[in-house]
Amino acid sequence: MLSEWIELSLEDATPKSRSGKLPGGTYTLHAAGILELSPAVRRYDAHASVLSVGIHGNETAPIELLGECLARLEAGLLTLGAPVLVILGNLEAIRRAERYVNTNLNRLFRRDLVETGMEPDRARLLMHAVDTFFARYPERERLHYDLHTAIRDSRYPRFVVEPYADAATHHEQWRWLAAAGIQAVLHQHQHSWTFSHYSKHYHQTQAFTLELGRALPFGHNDLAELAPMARLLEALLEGREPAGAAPEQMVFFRVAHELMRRSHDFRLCFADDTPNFTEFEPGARLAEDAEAGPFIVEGQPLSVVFPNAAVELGARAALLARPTAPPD
Ligand SMILES: O=C(O)CCC(=O)N[C@@H](CCC(=O)O)C(=O)O
Ligand SMILES: [Zn+2]
Repeated sequence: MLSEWIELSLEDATPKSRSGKLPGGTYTLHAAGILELSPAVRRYDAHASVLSVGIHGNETAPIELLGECLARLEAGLLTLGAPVLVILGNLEAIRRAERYVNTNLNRLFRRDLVETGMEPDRARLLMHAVDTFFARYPERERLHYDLHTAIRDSRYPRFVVEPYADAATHHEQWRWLAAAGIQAVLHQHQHSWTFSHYSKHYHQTQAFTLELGRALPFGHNDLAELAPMARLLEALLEGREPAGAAPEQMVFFRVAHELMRRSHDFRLCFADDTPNFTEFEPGARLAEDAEAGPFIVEGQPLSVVFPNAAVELGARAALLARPTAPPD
């Protein structure tokens, strides 16, 4: 069942059974695209992990990666040793191979959300699933990796965004991420209402958005490049201590400014295919907005991440970051 779960979810097909056995434990299908894995033996030091993919429908590599891990589990090559909630985010957007259908799901994870419609309703269901999952394991360390791929190339193809929240990130996270092939870290400077931010802000979870290369259609991803990341996910499923490496091998950045699209008449003043983390010198004009005016780099150089002039009005059109020291 596990190896077919992704296809069944996307076909909106009713599975033969909503629960069953797997090596080391059981699975329960709570709703379309929401699958809980429960270990038979509760290792006291294993994390309770949320692994989410497909929050954006065109970001397929994480879906394939997680699918391979679940297939290995079902085949008995792995043994479940920790509670894991597996989430396929925006099912309809995945079916359409689009980033979102009506609005960006990854801006809706807040408890005071009032909007209705497909993506807001899905956000509410996913928040509820995370709340009930973590409530079942109050004594455990919590973890949430929300796996994405980026629209454009990047000076660092694999990087994480650390959401802004009071909960401190444990040093071991940097070690695990470095060993999993992550090349750069971007610390957020303010609340962002993404899925990983939700878990960190409301549940004091170790949480990150992981960017694992470029967004490509199903079948076009090179999963060999993500083999170290697969090993990290497998360790979490088995409740084993993941491999570690020196955090200093990653490059650290902190967001200095969030560039917002304020008007219809908005444009970015650099090429569409500019890679993430491209640095612009003081004096460079980065954006023009009929309402907010031009944005010009001042002081120290700024590196641009996730530039996208086509975002919804009032949404983030780019993050602007500066290098920072690795955490102690
Ligand atoms: O490549 C892009 O422009 C977007 C890739 C993506 O979906 N990134 C996430 C980052 C979430 C975060 O800031 O933690 C997003 O924009 O939702
Ligand atoms: Zn994404």
